[in-house]
Amino acid sequence: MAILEAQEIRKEFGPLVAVNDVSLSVDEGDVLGLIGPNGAGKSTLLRMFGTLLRPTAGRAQLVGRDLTKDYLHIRKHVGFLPDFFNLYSDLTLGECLRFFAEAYGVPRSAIAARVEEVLSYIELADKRDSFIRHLSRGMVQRVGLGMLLVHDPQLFLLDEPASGLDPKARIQLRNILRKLSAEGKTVIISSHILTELSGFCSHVAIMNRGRIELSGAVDEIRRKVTGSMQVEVSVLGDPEQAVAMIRRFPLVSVVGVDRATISVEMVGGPQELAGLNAHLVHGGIEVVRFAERKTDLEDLFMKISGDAP
Ligand SMILES: Nc1ncnc2c1ncn2[C@@H]1O[C@H](COP(=O)(O)OP(=O)(O)OP(=O)(O)O)[C@@H](O)[C@H]1O
Repeated sequence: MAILEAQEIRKEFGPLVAVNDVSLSVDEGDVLGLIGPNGAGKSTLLRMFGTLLRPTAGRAQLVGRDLTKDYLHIRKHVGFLPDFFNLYSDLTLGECLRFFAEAYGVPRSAIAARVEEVLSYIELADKRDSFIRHLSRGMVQRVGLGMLLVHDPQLFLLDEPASGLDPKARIQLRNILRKLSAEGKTVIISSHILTELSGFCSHVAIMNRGRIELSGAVDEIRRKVTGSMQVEVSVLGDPEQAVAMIRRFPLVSVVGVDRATISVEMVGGPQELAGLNAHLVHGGIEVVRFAERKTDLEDLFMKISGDAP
């Protein structure tokens, strides 16, 4: 079910069109990576969804409500983390999260437990009594996520949360984002660095000069761009016979064999995939694993930019 549905949403700043009639649909449980260079319009789009900017034109529904009419409801149920934010530096981390829990109307009796839960979720339980001003930038970004988590929003909007972080802090943040994704939370996360999003986005939207140029499920986009699927087949024993059989199957090429795992590239869709599997099994091959290889976002992006004029 769509949790966000935008139709031709647009934002002009004087003569500049920052977001140019963007239509986008995000289903519950999707993790959408919004990728694009600086100035593409990612922040402007997220700020509109976060109800901080009013669209010049177009319509959007978030969590089932109209973006401009029901913005108070949307603010309650959508967690927006802007690219820059300030926290009260002379509060402790525990006090800071309590403050946000109160502001979001978490029932008083539930606040203490909720704050503890969030502290351990963002892996900062040992910093509970540290002042915000003593936390590193990486920790502050995790506190940013924490202030959204205290009210358990239905949709997370994260604007370049990893920007300016050192490698270790990026990995720590990434672990938390992976947790969100694994728990089936709905997230839109922007970045101009692809590797930041690799591995946990189910969907991707590529934005450039105010427009979404390409969007969809990561694997679908790969198929669209390359016209093929990559499959890994593991068999019991010597793979030679299986390799020979795969080679005889139409529209398939074997791209590599590593011990008992055969990497295959094939043109087509799920139907052809099922056909190849049946072909092997009926041919007496003991198939241990047969899976479409998950697309690496970076390979995909290279392919897209490589094919660009
Ligand atoms: N309040 C504003 N007034 C005027 N122009 C603006 C305003 N906010 C953004 N812009 C312009 O809109 C365009 C899109 O900016 P936006 O910040 O949305 O891009 P972005 O993809 O988020 O880039 P970045 O990664 O640099 O944040 C840019 O040309 C920017 O200068």
